[in-house]
Amino acid sequence: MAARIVIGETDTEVASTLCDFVVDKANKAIKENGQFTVGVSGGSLAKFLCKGLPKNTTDWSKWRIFFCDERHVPYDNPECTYQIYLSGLVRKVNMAESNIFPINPDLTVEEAANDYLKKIRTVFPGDSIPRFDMLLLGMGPDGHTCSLFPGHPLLQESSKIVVPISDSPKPPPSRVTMTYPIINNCACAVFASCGASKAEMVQRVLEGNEKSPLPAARVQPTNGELVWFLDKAAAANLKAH
Ligand SMILES: O=C1O[C@H](COP(=O)(O)O)[C@@H](O)[C@H](O)[C@H]1O
Repeated sequence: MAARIVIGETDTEVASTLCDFVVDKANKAIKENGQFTVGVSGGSLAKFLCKGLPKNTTDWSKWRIFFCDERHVPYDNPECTYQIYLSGLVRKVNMAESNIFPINPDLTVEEAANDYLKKIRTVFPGDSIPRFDMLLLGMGPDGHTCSLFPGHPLLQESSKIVVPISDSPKPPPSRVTMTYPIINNCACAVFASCGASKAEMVQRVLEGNEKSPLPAARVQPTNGELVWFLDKAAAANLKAH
């Protein structure tokens, strides 16, 4: 399915439109299934969500928040994405901390990935590939998403759904990340990218037809929606807009 592209004037407008969209989907999922299963990312996306989500109305007790990727660092390290959501969202909206699922940085990165799969299985029991209601993704200026980097062998991972990476080209080097089998099984994949530094990659990902697609271009839910939220600067090179 082709991506739906939503362009805002500024990053503030993008954050607000994105968060309204997320909460609308969350409230629908809660009404239909009693819970909202969502994977979140770090970087600029975490800032958008922590800014906009607490202003919205939803039943936070029904949210189950996982990480599309996480840095393998202690919780008090400024690189830890979990900490950003804990202080910027979970504690602000008085959500039970048991409803957000961090990786365990006290384990080795390999053990942490296996342990994370077990945590996902507490909400998605059985052996089939979990189908998240929504995965909220960012894209780095090199076209990476989650901790899946251009040219990295993990782009080819087809059986494991959560894996360790110890040679991330973007620091910190050790991380745990979801892979395409689980990413592309979600009901709705959402990207948010803002700023001129993303414009070239946004154009390549959304309009390029590359032999070896960039990591963000490989996010193509097989039976779900794909939505990109951009500001004008990030959308500047798009030919069709
Ligand atoms: O390292 C990471 O980077 C990407 C992109 O971050 P951004 O700040 O350029 O938007 C992020 O989506 C990912 O979760 C994070 O680990």
